Amino acid sequence: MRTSIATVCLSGSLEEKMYACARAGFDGIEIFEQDLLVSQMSPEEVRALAARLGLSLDLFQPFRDFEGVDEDTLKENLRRAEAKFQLMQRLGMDLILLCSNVATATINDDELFAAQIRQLADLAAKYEVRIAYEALAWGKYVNTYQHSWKIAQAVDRPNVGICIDSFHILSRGDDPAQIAQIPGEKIFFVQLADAPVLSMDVLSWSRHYRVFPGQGGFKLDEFLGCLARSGYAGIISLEIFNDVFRQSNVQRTAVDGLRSLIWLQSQTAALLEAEGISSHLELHALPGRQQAAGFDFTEIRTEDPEPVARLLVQLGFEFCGQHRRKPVQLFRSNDARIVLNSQRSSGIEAEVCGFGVRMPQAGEAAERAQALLAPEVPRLHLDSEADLPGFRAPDDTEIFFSADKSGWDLEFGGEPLAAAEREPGAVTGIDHINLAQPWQSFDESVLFYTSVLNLHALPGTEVPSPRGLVRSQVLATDDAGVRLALNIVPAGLATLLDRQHEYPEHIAVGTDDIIALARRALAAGMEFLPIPANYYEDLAARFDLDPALLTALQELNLLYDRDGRGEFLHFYTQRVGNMFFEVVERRTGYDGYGAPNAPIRLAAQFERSRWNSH
Ligand SMILES: O=C(O)c1ccc(O)c(O)c1
Ligand SMILES: [Mg+2]
Repeated sequence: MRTSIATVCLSGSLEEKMYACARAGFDGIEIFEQDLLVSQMSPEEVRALAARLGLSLDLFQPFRDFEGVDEDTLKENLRRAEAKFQLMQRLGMDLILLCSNVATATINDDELFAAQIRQLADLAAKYEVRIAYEALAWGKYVNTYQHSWKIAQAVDRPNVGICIDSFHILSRGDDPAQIAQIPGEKIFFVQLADAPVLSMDVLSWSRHYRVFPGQGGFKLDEFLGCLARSGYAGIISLEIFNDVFRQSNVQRTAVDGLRSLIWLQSQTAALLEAEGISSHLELHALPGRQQAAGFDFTEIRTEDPEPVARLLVQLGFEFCGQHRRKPVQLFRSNDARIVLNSQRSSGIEAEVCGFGVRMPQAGEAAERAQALLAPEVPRLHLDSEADLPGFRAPDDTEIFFSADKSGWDLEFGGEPLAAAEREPGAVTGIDHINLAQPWQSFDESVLFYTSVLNLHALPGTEVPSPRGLVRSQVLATDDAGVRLALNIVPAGLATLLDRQHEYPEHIAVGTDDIIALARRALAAGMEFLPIPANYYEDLAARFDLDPALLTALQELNLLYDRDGRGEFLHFYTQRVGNMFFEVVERRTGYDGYGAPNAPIRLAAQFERSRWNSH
């Protein structure tokens, strides 16, 4: 599939954008006229740089507010157009985007639209320019793809076709299925954008909130499937107007964008294959479309392992030993394995730095991550040691893939670790990992984790904290064996804490009997995060709880929630460095994360950090 990206998606000068697109691996770019206007490069220099970088200049855009006007305005518009055709000649470009008129159209008449665009087409033909007519969702008279196609047919010129932009179709709730009926060769260009599901006017939604495919709520694999059915064999481009992307690191955004197209191709290829449809788009499938079997381990970086080690022992973990060769310790309780790593840890009190995921085919999972442009984590290992392929996520978390019996834990003891007896109140495994996300890379992280680990995104939530809303997004495998909760740190909290990374992250471990576990931890001297009495009064009001249970909850600082399936009991440890632990018990299939309790936790931690800093 040929890939392209509109320069409007990126930050920086036109030159910087072109370098970033080429380096990321795009085949071409759309030149957004504004980027050329403000550039110090002449059109000839842009053309030469593109040639040197191996980028094709695919689309010049946008040409606006042309059709549906009176005779005088038409004359003026044709003059304006001719200047742009001449400019395109200097750039060596042959395709211009014509947006449906949003402002100056005064006459609502399809035949007039067609006749005026025909005049434009005949002028364009002199310059060997082709026109892609795009219906903007807020176009004054033309705002659906069906309508733009009807007009393009009426124009009846070989150099006029349409541009399909997923945003304008899906934002209105229009059905893309009829795209399949349009002859592919009359679709001159395709722009893809995803967007979070919001209810607001389409123009503001489009200009500020578009995101790359896989980062929003649109079903773009089905959308691309409709294009494949039309016989379209051209370029698939990204056109993302996004306030954050326009101020982020240009190279990172370009890679994020290309990753979205690599992922989308693969999703669409799988969909079409299931339906037995072949396509001219040459969609590349990714290797290793498999479900993660579960967390293998979680890794904590810490200069002094002792404070975390003490907490783990209080939670019932066993110390399994020190790595033969490295300052790394392993703790374990049943399937929960926690590695405390003191390499490269100077000055770090404690932070969640990575996790391992068990994959049926670990090698293929690593190939998939590479194909998705995930940066590798270089690691030194001896021949006799397990070599787990590792990749760095946008939030700097390191992810490792291991096969079921990779045996890395042998390097900590000697004997393989026998599966511990599952006594009541023991930690049974890792339930989920909660990772703090800098606001600039949140969307990038969502796509990275969903595509590299094959997770799906659950509906997002917002949790009030004393310093702003924390946006939270859960990603999970279909069987919930691997669950990640990504939290965006609100700007207020980030400023308060000085650095984004000081917003604490946490590891949630599961148990079958949290009350027994909490009692033992208490007896072992563990300090719990104190929960206010007001919370328990509210619990009693919301749920008709057994008074004995309510007393136990309050005594042990446990939190409680209930959904249609079951109950959820959980508690939090005190913070160590930039992290803490959560212990959870899911009763009879409760599937959430205690979201109603998250504000209680955030407020309690906030109180605590104020006390600590005084
Ligand atoms: O918001 C706009 O003006 C605009 C311009 C060009 C496009 O291709 C588009 O989808 C939107
Ligand atoms: Mg568009």
